[in-house]
Amino acid sequence: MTSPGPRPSSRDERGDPGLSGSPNQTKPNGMADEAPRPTEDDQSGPGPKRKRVQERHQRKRGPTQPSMFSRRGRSRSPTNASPNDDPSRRSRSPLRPRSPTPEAPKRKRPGGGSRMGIVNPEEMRRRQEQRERALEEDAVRMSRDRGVSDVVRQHYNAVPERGREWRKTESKIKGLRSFNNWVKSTLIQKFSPDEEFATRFNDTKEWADDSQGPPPVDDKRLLVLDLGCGKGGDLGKWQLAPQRVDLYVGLDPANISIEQARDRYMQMRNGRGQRGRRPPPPLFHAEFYPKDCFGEWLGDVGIVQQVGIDANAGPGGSVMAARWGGGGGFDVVTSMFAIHYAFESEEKTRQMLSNVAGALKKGGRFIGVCPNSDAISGRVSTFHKNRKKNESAKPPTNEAPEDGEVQEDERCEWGNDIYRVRFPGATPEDGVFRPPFGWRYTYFMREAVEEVPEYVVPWEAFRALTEDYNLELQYRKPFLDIWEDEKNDRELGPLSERMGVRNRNTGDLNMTDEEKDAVSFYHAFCFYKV
Ligand SMILES: C[S@@+](CC[C@H](N)C(=O)[O-])C[C@H]1O[C@@H](n2cnc3c(N)ncnc32)[C@H](O)[C@@H]1O
Repeated sequence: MTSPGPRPSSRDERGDPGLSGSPNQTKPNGMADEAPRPTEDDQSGPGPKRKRVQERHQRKRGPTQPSMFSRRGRSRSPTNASPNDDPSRRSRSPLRPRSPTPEAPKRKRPGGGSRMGIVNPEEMRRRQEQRERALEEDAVRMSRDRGVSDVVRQHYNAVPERGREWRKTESKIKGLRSFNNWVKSTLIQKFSPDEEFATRFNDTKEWADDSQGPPPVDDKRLLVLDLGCGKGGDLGKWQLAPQRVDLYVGLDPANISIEQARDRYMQMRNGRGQRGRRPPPPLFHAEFYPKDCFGEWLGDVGIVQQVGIDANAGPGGSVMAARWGGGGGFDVVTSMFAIHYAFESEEKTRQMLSNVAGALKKGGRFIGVCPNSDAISGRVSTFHKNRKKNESAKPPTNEAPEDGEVQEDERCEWGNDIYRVRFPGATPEDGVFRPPFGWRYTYFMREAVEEVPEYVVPWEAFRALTEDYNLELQYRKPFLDIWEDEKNDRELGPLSERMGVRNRNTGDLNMTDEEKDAVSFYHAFCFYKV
């Protein structure tokens, strides 16, 4: 296993990636705030740097109790007051509400407005029409955005929880499922430990030796935030993380998935489902809440506040604050197979990054997996090359397409029996997605995803944007390359056999060619908060 490497240095000067604009420029999705459910662990606390936080945030807070998860002298946790106590702390959208009306002319003298009305009724009517048009457009945009979020949430809520046994034996994509799980475990194993832990244990691998057991309990433990945690499928992977986890917070807008994740956690806590195996390491504390992590600010989730989240992360935040002591309290933010939902718009992408960077402490890691835009771009440009070749071979017709109409044979799609990607609209001929937001396609995965709308994550634009949030790219690799790199690793190799990823006799991957094609759609990443 390789070390996460030296911590990158902090940056003062950040380039502007110039990312404004979108083929689908959108407004906030208007999803209702779902208040986190209070639990017995929701304790209030003043936070160690309350005064500084108050100065920075200019917000009033009531007296609070210390939290077991707030970190003295480190976290800039705002407060533990319930989000409902103070309306100003409710979901902070990054979206400045766009004025639905063109700005009214400034009145120079009292009575000027009425004189203007008399002077130019034509202009008044034109403005009124403009206002009405803008309001209509906003309403359409809002209902479309809300529609996409609702479709995604309803879809994931409806995916049945079939149980581990079914997934391992009956599933038609069990090879792919195991492989994806192994990649996620690999990412957790490689990048979740902090620098100190990695330096102490990475060379010796003492912690991985069965006879030695996990590292000593007095080691510093991790605080983990999972954006888009789904049904809690990664809880077991976090239980086996090299550096033990103290707290895991799982958020997802799909409320039924959140309930299933909670149930799964309770079963793990009660020791069910172990089936005579070696007892696993002790389980961390976990909390789960329904939350849109890309359309909303996470600072109103009680446990996130308690651990610490920095509202100043990102552009416009104080450079001084970022350099000295700024940041949240989480060691790791993870988002597996989810960040592509943020790429609906620049606003959502930036909100996602504010949440990630705000929650992470300095040196913290942002790890995840998502569709690889290189794989998508390759398919799209090949599609257009072939289409043009076919077109030039066809006899010319007189029928011209109507304005904005995308002809059937211009709709790019590919896949096989187990997965399918379909772009409903036009795609760039060179495969480069410019501007980088709002490139919607539908994704189908047998047994798992039913034609759900997703968005391309154009990688280079994303990476450029992350710099605005002091996130520095440490690692990025396509799934099949990860396998080639790690399959003979001392822990990850045997782990792949235990997980049924590799055939113990032949050493080959237990995946059909179709499954391999499907997993080549994804890549994994790790950023460091600097
Ligand atoms: C393919 S599932 C992955 C679930 C889990 N991370 C895993 O790896 O098993 C994608 C998840 O992203 C979640 N998601 C979609 N939009 C989201 C948003 N705005 N904020 C957070 N999660 C979101 C979905 O509800 C779904 O649970």
